[in-house]
Amino acid sequence: MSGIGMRILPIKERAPKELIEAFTGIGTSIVSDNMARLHGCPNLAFPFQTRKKLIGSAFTVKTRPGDNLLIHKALDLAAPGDVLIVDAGGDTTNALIGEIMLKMALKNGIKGLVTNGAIRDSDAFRDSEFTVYAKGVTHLGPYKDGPGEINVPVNIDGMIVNPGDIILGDGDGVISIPLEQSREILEVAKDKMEKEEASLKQLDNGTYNHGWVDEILKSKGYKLEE
Ligand SMILES: O=C([O-])CC(=O)C(=O)O
Ligand SMILES: [Mg+2]
Repeated sequence: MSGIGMRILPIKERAPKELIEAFTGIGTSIVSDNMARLHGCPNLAFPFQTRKKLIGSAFTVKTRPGDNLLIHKALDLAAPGDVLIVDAGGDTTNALIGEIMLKMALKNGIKGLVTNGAIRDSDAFRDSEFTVYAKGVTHLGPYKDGPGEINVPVNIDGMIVNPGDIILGDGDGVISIPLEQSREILEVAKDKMEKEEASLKQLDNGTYNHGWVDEILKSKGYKLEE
């Protein structure tokens, strides 16, 4: 056998703590605007919780749909500050994580879960500090047979996540920031945030100029009454 489908790999590199923390005050919409509005998984929600911020380092699991054996292993291997990213192939027939696993994750300092699968024991998640983005909720439980893999690249509803990427989530959704580009993305996102803050101030003090709308309309051939 080639081993593909059964790899349990270490994370080669995690972002330094200060770089992860630098994203704390920045919204996912600002980061997303600076990744060309193309990267993310807009269909995942967190219906089980009130609004919470998620920030951490990706620890990935690729599992057979409906099976959580390798997620249990990930709970033992993940480091404090990690976020579990579980690619279950988009199947929500069986829940992959429940209250007992939630407790293990919290004990190990794991910050949250992003999955294209389902969870159960949702009441326990609702009041927890642990942040979940998932595709569904069901009482039907998981199998524990494998196969699955740890710390391989995964695809969560079109969002590619590599182990060690920075994961940012808020009320607008969740986004994975590639580690190699994270400093560059942080700088442009900070610039954009300052611009947005300036616009909000100008709206408060009545100096905001909305003239750019007519400029764009004219450039597209609109005839505007002067
Ligand atoms: O049975 C499982 O592995 C998932 C579950 O409900 C729990 O963690 O409480
Ligand atoms: Mg349970």
